[in-house]
Amino acid sequence: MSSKTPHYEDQYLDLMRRIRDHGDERLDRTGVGTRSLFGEQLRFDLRDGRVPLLTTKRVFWKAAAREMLWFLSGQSNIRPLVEQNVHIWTDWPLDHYRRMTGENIDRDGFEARIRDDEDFAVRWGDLGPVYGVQWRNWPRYVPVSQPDESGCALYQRDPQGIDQMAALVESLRNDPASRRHIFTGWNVAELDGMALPPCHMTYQFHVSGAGELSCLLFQRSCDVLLGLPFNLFGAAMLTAMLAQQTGLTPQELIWSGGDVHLYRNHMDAVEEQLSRTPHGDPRLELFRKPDTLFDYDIGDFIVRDYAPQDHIRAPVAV
Ligand SMILES: Nc1nc(=O)c2c([nH]1)NC[C@@H]1CN(c3ccc(C(=O)N[C@@H](CCC(=O)O)C(=O)O)cc3)CN21
Ligand SMILES: O=c1ccn([C@H]2C[C@H](O)[C@@H](COP(=O)(O)O)O2)c(=O)[nH]1
Repeated sequence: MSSKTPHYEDQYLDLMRRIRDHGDERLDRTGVGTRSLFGEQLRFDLRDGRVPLLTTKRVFWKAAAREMLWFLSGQSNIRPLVEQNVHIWTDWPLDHYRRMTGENIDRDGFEARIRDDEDFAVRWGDLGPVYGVQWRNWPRYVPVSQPDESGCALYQRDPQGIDQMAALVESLRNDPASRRHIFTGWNVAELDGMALPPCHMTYQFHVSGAGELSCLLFQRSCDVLLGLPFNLFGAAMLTAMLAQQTGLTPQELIWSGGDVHLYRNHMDAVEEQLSRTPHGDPRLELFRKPDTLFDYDIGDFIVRDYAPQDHIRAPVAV
């Protein structure tokens, strides 16, 4: 045993190592196969701008930040991501397009069409009612007729759904002691229409007596090598934005995972990452306080003192 002070990233590396050594081997939906543990928790200090950004490989935190801003915008089409050179969601619409048309287009070609042809993007670039749609516009139905003698009335979908994020900001401001600071993307009635059901699915927040804001994220399914680094950064960034908007200070991120796995074709990357030692103490800073949670821009964020080791490339299981 070494006696060095633990680094926040050790939790992540320990989780990786435990899955490698003790994970249940299983055939998953993608056909790639995983090793997996069920029910895991990681805790990260968020005070003074601390952020759980991995240092044993370069994490493209701006891509994760752009993804989070895209969720907050309520959109579900990959076009704005592609326009910002964020490729992480392209494989799912691409796979769908190839299966429907039989056309053997490559990723660059598909992204070029999404970028250059709005009609094509509308037809082929939408992921269905995923994260942002549920966060900002959860379907609501309103009566359009009086109840008849048996009590039946006609209901119609209100174009203005429920904005869970706006409601969250209000509840944090007006009722900080509440135990109901929650939003979720897991809309059971709409899962069928989603390209993928939400993985980081439920977020709960807690305000301490001292005005500190903590986030508890429940993630039902977690790709530890590729997904988790983005998910941790995203949750920390969201907590920082919410704290700024509500006059609180970030305190802690508690991440909990359901099926927490390593894909079989990630094992070399995992060995490489486990051979490295984390170092450094990056900090997330927000340059400006926009009027609302929905007015942030990528230029409002900077991570200071981030000097990661080299990027580790790995394929994503679609
Ligand atoms: N199997 C799987 N893993 C995931 O992490 C994942 C999905 N599917 N499906 C939906 C989203 C998309 N997400 C992704 C997809 C790809 C990368 C990825 O390839 N990351 C690389 C390169 C990033 C880049 O080029 O910007 C990385 O090294 O982080 C990360 C997150 C997270 N989610
Ligand atoms: O933000 C995300 C989104 C997705 N993932 C991973 C977790 C799984 O490996 C796949 C989803 O497959 P399911 O069969 O729907 O569980 O994507 C992630 O880690 N983070």
